[in-house]
Amino acid sequence: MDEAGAIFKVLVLNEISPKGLGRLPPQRYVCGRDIACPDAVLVRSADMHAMTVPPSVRAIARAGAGTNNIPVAAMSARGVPVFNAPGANANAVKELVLAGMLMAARNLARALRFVDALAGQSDDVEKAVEGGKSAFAGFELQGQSLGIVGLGKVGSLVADAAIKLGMDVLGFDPEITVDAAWSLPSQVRRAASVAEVLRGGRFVTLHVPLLPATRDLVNADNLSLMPRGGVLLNFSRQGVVNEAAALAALESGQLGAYVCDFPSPALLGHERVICLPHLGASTCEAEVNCAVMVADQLRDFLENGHISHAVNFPSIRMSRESAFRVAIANANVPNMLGQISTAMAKAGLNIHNMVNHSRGEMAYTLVDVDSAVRDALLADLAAINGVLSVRYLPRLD
Ligand SMILES: NC(=O)C1=CN([C@@H]2O[C@H](COP(=O)(O)OP(=O)(O)OC[C@H]3O[C@@H](n4cnc5c(N)ncnc54)[C@H](O)[C@@H]3O)[C@@H](O)[C@H]2O)C=CC1
Ligand SMILES: O=C(O)C(=O)COP(=O)(O)O
Repeated sequence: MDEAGAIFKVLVLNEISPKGLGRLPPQRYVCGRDIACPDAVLVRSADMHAMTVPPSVRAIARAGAGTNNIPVAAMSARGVPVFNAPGANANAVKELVLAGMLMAARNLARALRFVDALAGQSDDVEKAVEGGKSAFAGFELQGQSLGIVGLGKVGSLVADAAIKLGMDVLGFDPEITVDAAWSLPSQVRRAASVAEVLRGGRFVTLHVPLLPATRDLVNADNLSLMPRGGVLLNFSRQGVVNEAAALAALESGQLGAYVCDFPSPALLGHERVICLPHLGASTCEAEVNCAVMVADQLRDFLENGHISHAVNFPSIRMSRESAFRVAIANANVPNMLGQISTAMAKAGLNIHNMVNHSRGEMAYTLVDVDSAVRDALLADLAAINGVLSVRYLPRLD
């Protein structure tokens, strides 16, 4: 379908798995990189802080976990939900963390560089290998201690895998969810602070979002708490570790290795830094899982006004018993429902069903009415102080 004929237009800012895009039927959706007046944005890691989000945008869907590349607060103020895909790429990250621990413990990056440098010396390769390998002797993961900061979708999978490898696991998460707590093996010991995790782990791995509170979470003050020669793994975000402090700790021998998924000019070329090119979620499985999950959430929002897994809105759904629905994002303040229902009554509409959920400062209301809604009512609703966005969603099928 061409852009003009589509009911919904989705601006796609990164490569999104075609299996996910396939969930948005072409009879209703047009998706692309060059879309004017999009209804929604589909994104992975593209930096949306640097762009002007068109006023037509009603939702942003992040095919992944972290939303620090999206201006979430500004979107909340516009009544625009930001969806993500909790857990959809967690196994991929877990497996890369295991790879990172093995790479550090067995000196694999340096060993590979050594072998690469033998290219062209065909006569002497075996001799060079046997003569050089002792420089790369490492240690085993079994029996080692692992500290985990952040026991959400990724952290709890890492904890489980590490226990299965025979590691001694210590974890910290001040806001652990009940689900995550249930999914943790009983052997995981509970720490009361980041400092306690750093003190207790020969390996320490970070699985927190980048927030003002987690910026420089690991820094010059607390890196010194780690056992000398420890290994720090950062598959969270670059800003969670103070890079200058990590480099200084590598220089002093306090850190044995820094493994991270976020290369930067300062880190490149360092002997004991293992940098991967932000590969945590780059498996076919994770890419499909994330794209399918957010495309389904986005479609349900655009067509029915339902919300699941938005980082800035409450979850909400209401079965469709009438063909005429209005979805309203509003500030979570007194008398919003009163004003909304008064405006509807004035317009002569009978409310068939209504649901309102709130989360922090945001609230969201779905109202099904018995007859069609005119533009004048939508304008009246939008003019109510505290209403952030209004959408009319007549049933499509
Ligand atoms: N390298 C990559 O490709 C990927 C990186 N990520 C990063 O990993 C982060 C975590 O991902 P998930 O586990 O899926 O998210 P999640 O939301 O399931 O878990 C994050 C956990 O961190 C905890 N937390 C927040 N602040 C904390 C603090 N100060 N100390 C300790 N715990 C704290 C939360 O309570 C939550 O349980 C993402 O936000 C993203 O930045 C996620 C997926 C792929
Ligand atoms: O899901 C996340 O938070 C990630 O960091 C993955 O990023 P990506 O989708 O691979 O650009």
